[in-house]
Amino acid sequence: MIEQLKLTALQPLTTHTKLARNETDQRFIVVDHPDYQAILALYGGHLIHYSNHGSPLLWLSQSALLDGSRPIRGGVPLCWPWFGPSPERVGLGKPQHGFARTQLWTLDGISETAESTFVHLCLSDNAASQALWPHAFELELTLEIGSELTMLLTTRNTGASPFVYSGALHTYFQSQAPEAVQIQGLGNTYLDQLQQKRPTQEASFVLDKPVDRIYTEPDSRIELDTGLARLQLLNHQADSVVVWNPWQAGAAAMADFDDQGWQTMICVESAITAPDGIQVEPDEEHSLGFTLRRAP
Ligand SMILES: O=P(O)(O)OC[C@H]1O[C@@H](O)[C@H](O)[C@@H](O)[C@@H]1O
Repeated sequence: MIEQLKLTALQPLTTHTKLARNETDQRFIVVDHPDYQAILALYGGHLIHYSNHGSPLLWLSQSALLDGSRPIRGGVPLCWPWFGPSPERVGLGKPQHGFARTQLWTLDGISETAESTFVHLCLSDNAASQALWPHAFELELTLEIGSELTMLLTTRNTGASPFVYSGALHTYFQSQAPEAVQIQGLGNTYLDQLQQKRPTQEASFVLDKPVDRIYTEPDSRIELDTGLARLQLLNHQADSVVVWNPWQAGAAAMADFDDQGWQTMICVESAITAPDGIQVEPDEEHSLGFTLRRAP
């Protein structure tokens, strides 16, 4: 898939990073270090590729659209300032998962040390965001890319009154096969979004059917075995973890989800989903994020 992106370099940014464009003139930051690689789209502030020691950890749909016409299917979409369908507090019928994933972000800084590359992207309120969500904000995405990946999404209230947000770093992991996926640390309590029920998970997680669950009492460290890698996901200020796989029929219903792709992906999302969300006072900030690393 990465080869299919057909990126053309525009300018070097640091020793191991460059700015590139694709055939539809979308901009990407490409990190190409001997030990780790990443590709970050400015559209959506969307990380679409991350690998270390040669193995890609994120899944990207082979049918993903990368022309800025719709959210990119795969990688780490940023759901913000709400998760899922728009809640009543912002008005029903607005875009699913908010608008951060469909806005053009700005590169605010990039640097590297011997171990890692640091990238800062930012997004501020504008006419399009104000039309959907009438608040002044500054959103900052900080990435530390190395043998571990840390992503931190910081929400700053630059207006005069408090606002409430929810959201997710909606990570799509590359897996070997559904039966290979094992997840620990989810806790037993979840909301099954397919049945609108609150069952209790008594045994360990098994991926053998469509799954769309919000785990509301997860550990701060999730252990994920994708069959390709044993990973640890350390969540920062997430109140929940969302696990999603649309399965065969669900994937077939999505034009940008390649038909076989559901067999080699699992979303494990670091999320804020509580109905009350997080209230951010004027001049204050709140961060949501994760560190992803290989299990020792
Ligand atoms: O198709 P979208 O908007 O990217 O959403 C994908 C999925 O994202 C998950 O986070 C939700 O729990 C699912 O309900 C949803 O289907």
